[in-house]
Amino acid sequence: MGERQVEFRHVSFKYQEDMPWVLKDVSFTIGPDEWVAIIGHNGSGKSTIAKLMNGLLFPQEGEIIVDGMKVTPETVWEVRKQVGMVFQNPDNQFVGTTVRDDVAFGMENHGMPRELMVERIKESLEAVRMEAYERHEPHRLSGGQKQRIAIASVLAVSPEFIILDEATAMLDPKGRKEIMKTVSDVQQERDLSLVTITHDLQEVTLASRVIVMNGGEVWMEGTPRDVFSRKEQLTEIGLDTPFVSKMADHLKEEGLSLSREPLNHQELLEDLCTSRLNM
Ligand SMILES: Nc1ncnc2c1ncn2[C@@H]1O[C@H](COP(=O)(O)OP(=O)(O)OP(=O)(O)O)[C@@H](O)[C@H]1O
Repeated sequence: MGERQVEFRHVSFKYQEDMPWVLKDVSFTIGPDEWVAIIGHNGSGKSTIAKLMNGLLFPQEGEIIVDGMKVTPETVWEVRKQVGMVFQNPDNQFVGTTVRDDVAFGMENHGMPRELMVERIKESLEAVRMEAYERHEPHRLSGGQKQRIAIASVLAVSPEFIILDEATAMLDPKGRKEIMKTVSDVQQERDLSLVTITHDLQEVTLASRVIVMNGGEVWMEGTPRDVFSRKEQLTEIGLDTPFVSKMADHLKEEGLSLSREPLNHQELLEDLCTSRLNM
């Protein structure tokens, strides 16, 4: 087993021979315990990256390496043990008639022994705080609860990487916040690497690194603070910045000096208090 990382090496991909490239010479690495957000306008290739990472698609050029293993049709089952995926619409990911069956499904596919499955069902439902719902029918749950179960099903297989592809897009603001809190707790407790594909800028600020896609290419890479401080460049490709970041710009135009690009209200408030004290 190689180093714990996912690596895209000069990956180019198109869906059909006679269609244009959807990804062009994409290279990046996701290391252990990292939280990487992938952003970009519609059609920039984000979901395609997720599918390539998990072996749902294979590139025509370049290679994808997961834990030292090249992703090919032969290694795909091994790869999927390490790279779990949660999609946007929870209703499309349920297969079992009860929550318990559903969480067990991925493990059955990987041929796990029964005792281990029982243990993992319990642990992963506890991790997403859904242990009371083990015997419930998945389709009767709320959107946020369904996504928790989808996350539990992925956790049960004990992957090293979890990709959330617009996993909070169908939830209301409260549901989104709860899911992101669950995900962030799970990431810290289990030393996982996370890849979140999202249009929600608040979610992006939680990541340790951001990859900005544009027209199938990696256009920018950096910490959320780096990326959001380059507003003009982001606007050029039609991307927005968080509200608090825009507010900071207005304040600067009014003559206030701020020490850094704020990522949330708390940071902006702290900076404002300090600059007031220094006035
Ligand atoms: N199954 C498919 N067959 C053909 N073309 C596809 C297929 N899936 C996606 N595409 C095309 O590939 C390009 C990239 O799509 P992708 O879904 O990766 O973008 P995205 O950045 O995730 O977009 P969004 O933010 O809208 O989800 C788009 O032009 C899209 O139309």
